[in-house]
Amino acid sequence: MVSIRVESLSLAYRVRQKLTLAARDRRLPAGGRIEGHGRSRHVTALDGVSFSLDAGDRLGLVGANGSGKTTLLKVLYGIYEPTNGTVAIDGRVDALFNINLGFRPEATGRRNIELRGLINGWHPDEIRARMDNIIEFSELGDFIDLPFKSYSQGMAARLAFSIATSFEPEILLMDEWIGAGDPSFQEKARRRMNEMTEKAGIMVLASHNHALLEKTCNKILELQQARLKVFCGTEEWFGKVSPAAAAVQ
Ligand SMILES: Nc1ncnc2c1ncn2[C@@H]1O[C@H](COP(=O)(O)OP(=O)(O)OP(=O)(O)O)[C@@H](O)[C@H]1O
Repeated sequence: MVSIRVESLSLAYRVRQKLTLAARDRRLPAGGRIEGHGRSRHVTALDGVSFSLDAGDRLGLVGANGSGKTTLLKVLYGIYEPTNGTVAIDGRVDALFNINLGFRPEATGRRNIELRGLINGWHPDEIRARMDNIIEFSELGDFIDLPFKSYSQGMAARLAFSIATSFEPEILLMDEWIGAGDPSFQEKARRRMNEMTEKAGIMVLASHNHALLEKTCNKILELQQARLKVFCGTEEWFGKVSPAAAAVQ
C-alpha cells in the first residue's frame, strides 16, 4: 500500500560564508533559522517535522518564503538525506520541481518523452504505446517536433506534467510549477491529479496559490520557519485562516 511516514525530520544546510547577523527583529523573517557559530554555522530548514500520508491523500504544503517547503519535497524525493529523523516511503515516486530539469534543450519534445521514459525504467515499446496520449494531453501539436529550448515556460510545464503523470507514479511531488500553465491546463492537470490519487496514489503540492490548494488538496501542512505549524484537513485549515490572510500568504 502506498504511504509516506515522516518522523521527527530535521535538515540543516551548512553555510560557509561569514555572516554578520543583524539585531533580532520581532517580526518573523523569511527563511529558516540561521544557527551555530564559525564552521558549524548552518541554516535549519526543517526541524522535527512529523506527519503521515496514505493512499488517496493530496497534501498542500504552505508557508512563507523559505519556510522549508522545497526542502521537504527534496527530502521526500531522496535528493537530501535527513540530518535527523526518518522518512519511510512506500511507492514509486516522481517529482516535478524545476520545469526544465532533466530535459535536453536541443532535443525535440518527442525525443525528450522517450528519454524521460527510459530514465523512469520503461521499455521502448511501452514508451511508444504512451507517446500519442502524452502528446495529446500536452496539447503541444506540431511543437512536439521542435527542440525543447523553443518552448515557453508554460509549454515546458505542459510537457513535464504530461510525461510525469503518464508514467504512472504512485507518489507525485510538485513544487509550484503549475502556476506556469494557463487556467485551462491547470484545470485539466487538477482533474488528472485527482484521477491519479483516486487510483490509490499520493500527491504533494507546494504552492502559494491557495485557491488551487483548496480545490486540489484534502490535507494541508503548514510550515513556519522550518517547524510544522499545522497539519490538518483542508476545510479545517481554510476555516482557521481568515480569507484575507489566506489570500496574502
Ligand atoms: N542549498 C542551500 N544552502 C543553504 N541554505 C539553503 C539552501 N537551500 C535552501 N536553503 C535555506 O533553507 C530554508 C528553506 O528553503 P526552501 O527552499 O525549502 O523554502 P520554501 O518554503 O520552498 O520557500 P519558497 O516559498 O520561497 O519557495 C531557507 O532559509 C533557505 O535559505
